[in-house]
Amino acid sequence: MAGQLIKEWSAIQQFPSATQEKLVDLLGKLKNQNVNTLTILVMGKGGVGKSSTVNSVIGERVVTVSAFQSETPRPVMVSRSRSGFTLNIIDTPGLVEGGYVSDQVLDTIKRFLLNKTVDVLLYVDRLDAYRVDNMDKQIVKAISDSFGKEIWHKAVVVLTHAQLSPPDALTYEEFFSKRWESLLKCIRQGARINKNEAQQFAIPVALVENSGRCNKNEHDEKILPMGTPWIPNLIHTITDVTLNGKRGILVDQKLIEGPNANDRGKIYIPLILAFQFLFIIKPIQKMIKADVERENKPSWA
Ligand SMILES: Nc1nc2c(ncn2[C@@H]2O[C@H](COP(=O)(O)OP(=O)(O)OP(=O)(O)O)[C@@H](O)[C@H]2O)c(=O)[nH]1
Repeated sequence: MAGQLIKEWSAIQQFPSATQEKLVDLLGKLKNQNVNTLTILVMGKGGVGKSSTVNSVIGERVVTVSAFQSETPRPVMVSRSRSGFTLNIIDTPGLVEGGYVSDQVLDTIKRFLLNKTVDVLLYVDRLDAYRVDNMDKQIVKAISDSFGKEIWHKAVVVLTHAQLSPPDALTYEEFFSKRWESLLKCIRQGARINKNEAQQFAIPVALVENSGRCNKNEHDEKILPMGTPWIPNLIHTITDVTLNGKRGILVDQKLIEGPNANDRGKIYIPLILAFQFLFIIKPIQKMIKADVERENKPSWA
């Protein structure tokens, strides 16, 4: 990011002092582990609250939010620095276009990320959805195919619209755990994480409420229905994933190009030719020769 002017993260002062203290603490924890830069990639379907979450974390309106498709060209990277620590957060367009996971959008995101290392992936969806479907699985699969399954080692699932009223007969906790269970199952299937690997890929979840009508505690912090201030909680989860000992995802040219379709299977060509020669051509030649020998010559020959 040489040559790029990185703005001071002054909007952190917009947060209530209780939140500021926790954030400064968490950034200190990262710096103590020699983490001076953090690059967070935000991905998910359209309209799930990606841009709103970016704005909430930075503490100012850095990307436009719209109930319809956003007009801000994305991917866009917002960088802020504070006391020698730099936070880069990359907002991306929704991954579904015309009912399909868009390869073009994924390709644009990958190219934007060239030579960057993704330290954390925020995979955003809404808490107030009642089912997961095949499209969700397709999105997870497309992310895994693009960046490698390992990206889920560095993922936090972010569920927005967390201040919901659950349907009758379910408590908030019951609704949340049902939603999370089905989403986690879908992620494991989409990313092909098998039962033995599930523990290795312990994907955490963080709840988010971007609405201006989010409830607050006595310290003026935005809180979840259970009373947890969600901004420090999200940053805490991001810190844990950053320090979980797994490597970030370096997006290099090789990863962008993916397995070369022209090279795929090339090594098998001589084997296939040898097989064809020994087991198809040779026996046919033998059969023809035998046939010719067996044939009675016609009287005129
Ligand atoms: N109540 C509530 N509304 C939210 C929340 N997050 C986002 N919204 C609203 O949902 C709509 C879409 O939010 P965005 O942040 O633009 O969503 P996005 O995922 O960036 O959408 P795309 O631009 O389509 O990719 C906006 O009207 C937001 O105000 C949330 O946590 N709670």
